[in-house]
Amino acid sequence: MSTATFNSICFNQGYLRKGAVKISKVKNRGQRVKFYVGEASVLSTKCMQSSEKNKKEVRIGLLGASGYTGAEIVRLLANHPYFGITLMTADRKAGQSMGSVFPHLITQDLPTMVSVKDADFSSVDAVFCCLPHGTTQEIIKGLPCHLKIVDLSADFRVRDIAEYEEWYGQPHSASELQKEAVYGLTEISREDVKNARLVANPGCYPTSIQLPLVPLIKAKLIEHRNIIIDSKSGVSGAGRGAKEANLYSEIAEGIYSYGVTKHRHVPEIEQGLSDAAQSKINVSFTPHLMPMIRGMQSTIYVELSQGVTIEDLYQQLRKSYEDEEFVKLLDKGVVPRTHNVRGSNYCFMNVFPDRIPGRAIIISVIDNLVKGASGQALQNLNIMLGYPENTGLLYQPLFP
Ligand SMILES: NC(=O)C1=CN([C@@H]2O[C@H](COP(=O)(O)OP(=O)(O)OC[C@H]3O[C@@H](n4cnc5c(N)ncnc54)[C@H](OP(=O)(O)O)[C@@H]3O)[C@@H](O)[C@H]2O)C=CC1
Ligand SMILES: CC(=O)N[C@@H](CCC(=O)OP(=O)(O)O)C(=O)O
Repeated sequence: MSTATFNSICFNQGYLRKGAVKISKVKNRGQRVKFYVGEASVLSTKCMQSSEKNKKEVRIGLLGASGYTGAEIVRLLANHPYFGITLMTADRKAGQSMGSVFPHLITQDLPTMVSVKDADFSSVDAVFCCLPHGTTQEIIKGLPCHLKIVDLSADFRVRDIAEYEEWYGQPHSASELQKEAVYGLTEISREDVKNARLVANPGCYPTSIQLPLVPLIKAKLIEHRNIIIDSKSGVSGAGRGAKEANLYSEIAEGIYSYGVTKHRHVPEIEQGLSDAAQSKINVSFTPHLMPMIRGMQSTIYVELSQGVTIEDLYQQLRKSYEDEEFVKLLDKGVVPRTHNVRGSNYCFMNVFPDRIPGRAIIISVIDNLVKGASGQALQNLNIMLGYPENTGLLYQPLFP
């Protein structure tokens, strides 16, 4: 294989930037090209591990590294050629190494986790904030202004502060920052994300729901009334903190609905849909906890606008997402499954005719920890810093 081909494979796999690294000679061991893709990955990983992490172009601070979304950021950044983690924080686990908290990450060369109050942000360019809502606003308002921030919590998603306070049952203490925040549903608000300093990364349920509905509402293909959303999440959506309700014996062999009529994602979902409609939309939304670790499905029941067909809905979604790397409309009749997006940044969706005329059923699936959290967060930071949007996100779904 020629050096050019090898470099091109590395580049296409997201391991190298064109022209950034020169590999002068690659031995041809008589194997197939597939072998060299693996070889490229090994070589580049070695390259990354041996180079000092703070020599990467962008120095990342990871707040809440000891939680599930923090660990997922570490997993994704392991293959990111430009972002290196130079600061990690934790609360109860401050003082510990990432490998001791998450043994699956033991091979990563990472700083010891410190408490936020001991964190030094002078050697950090950008931050992923993976903290609980409420705590987040207090911490973000104290961060230096030079930092680009992607916040995975709910604190800056809802524009109306009174609405936030009502649904989250607590005062908002950073309303000025809220005004600056850009809601980062990437495929819908990419242009705004480009210039943002603070991005509010969407919730997992709102991501799976808005991706199919926003284009259909914008194109006036569905009625604003009677939108019914039934969503299901894996248990990792609740975070790593120990809770009685999330014990194996409480979750296994059953499902349960929670937050019925009052789940805190309702204002976020209605805000996004109402923006698309340019008028107020209310939805019926019920989330369910499923006996699985990762994954999320939203099944959405809608009424078609007068004279609109299922084919119109299908073609609109096709047109909206045909150039998107991470949002895929499946072939007609194919049912999206959480299994098929597990571990990846994809959202798979499809639309089906209901047996009741004039109604449609939409199904969308994501991995709650990737497109529903850390993957979309990385997609956003790539855009904010001018890197290819898919950098570090080329993981294929893990199946079975
Ligand atoms: N899990 C998911 O699928 C999704 C989660 N989100 C949101 O992302 C955020 C992180 O979620 P997730 O990773 O699941 O949560 P976890 O509960 O797994 O992790 C929370 C992290 O925050 C730290 N932390 C907790 N309290 C404090 C505090 N008072 N001061 C400083 N640090 C603190 C914890 O440290 P320690 O462990 O050391 O105590 C831990 O590192 C949340 O806002 C969540 O709602 C968004 C989309 C999806
Ligand atoms: C299964 C489960 O408990 N899921 C979480 C949603 C996870 C999420 O998206 O939380 P944020 O809005 O904080 O980002 C919940 O229902 O609260």
